[in-house]
Amino acid sequence: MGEAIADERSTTVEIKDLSFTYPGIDGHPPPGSAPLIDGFSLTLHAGNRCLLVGSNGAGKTTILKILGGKHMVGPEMVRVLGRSAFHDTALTSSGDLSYLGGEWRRDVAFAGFEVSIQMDVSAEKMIYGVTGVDPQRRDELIKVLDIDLSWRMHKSSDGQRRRVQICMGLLKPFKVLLLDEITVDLDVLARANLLKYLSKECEERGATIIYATHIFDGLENWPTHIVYVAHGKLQLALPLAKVKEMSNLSLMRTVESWLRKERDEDRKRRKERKLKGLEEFDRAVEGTRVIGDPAKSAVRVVNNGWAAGRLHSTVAGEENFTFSSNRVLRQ
Ligand SMILES: Nc1ncnc2c1ncn2[C@@H]1O[C@H](COP(=O)(O)OP(=O)(O)OP(=O)(O)O)[C@@H](O)[C@H]1O
Repeated sequence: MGEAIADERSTTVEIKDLSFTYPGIDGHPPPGSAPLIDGFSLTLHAGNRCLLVGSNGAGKTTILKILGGKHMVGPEMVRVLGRSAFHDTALTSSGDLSYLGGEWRRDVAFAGFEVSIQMDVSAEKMIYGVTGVDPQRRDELIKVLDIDLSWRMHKSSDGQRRRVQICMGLLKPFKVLLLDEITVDLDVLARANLLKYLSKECEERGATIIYATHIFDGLENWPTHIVYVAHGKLQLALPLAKVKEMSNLSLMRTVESWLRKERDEDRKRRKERKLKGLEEFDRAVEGTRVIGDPAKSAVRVVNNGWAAGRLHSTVAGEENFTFSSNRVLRQ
């Protein structure tokens, strides 16, 4: 089911009937696998602040990574600022599209370089190392995130390191910003200031932000739109005002009620399958749902799942245990 979030302003993000499957060891989706992201359509416009919600493993990170150009999909399926994020690397290197997600927990990736966030270097060196930046914007971000430029990265707290990372990720005036739960370590004040700054970026510059999170603190009136994903499928894409009309509960309680309903339905479905003598859970191969018996199935879904740079699949060893990003402790 497709959803267009109506807005007269220019389209910045367009997802059309997106299907995606992570590749197996051989680079192809495992036989019999069903797409992890399926029939997903969404349109966002300049100025939209979109909260991406869903239970663990719903596919939020995968969607953000696809939008961030980290997985290859057909260029017609995903357009960011009218361009294909995977094929048009200038989108990210120019700073027009900024993705702050998983890798940012260990490194700061900037214009092709990956800098460890824990090395013996000052916050000042990290931040001023990013060239081509408007000094006024840099000063404002340092202030908003309350960064002490003398912090040494290897001796800083997690929250201090995170502030420096976020600052670096926001230095270029992005047009589209993808945030995958990056505020976990921030204290209440830093989080509030950051959210306020991000709202301003959307209102004053017409930036578009998609923010995947489970932490609703300070978010009650922050988003303009809510997008709810379950099992890789779009369930709802609504302006916040519509969500508020639908429910008297707080945003967190509303989302909680959606997830509870989803879980209850999943449990019911599993019970019914069990009663019919079927396997309770869909079989999973490397995180991809497999319908039926892979050994017997000759069916392969279309592979859109080439990872950028390296194959994100299971080969061997601990490194390759794949969980959704919040199921394990964040690194
Ligand atoms: N590299 C990968 N290879 C194969 N499967 C993967 C990979 N990364 C994630 N998955 C699977 O994709 C599904 C969706 O994961 P994803 O991280 O997108 O979920 P999420 O909604 O972000 O979850 P969370 O809220 O826990 O962060 C999960 O079932 C996961 O096991």
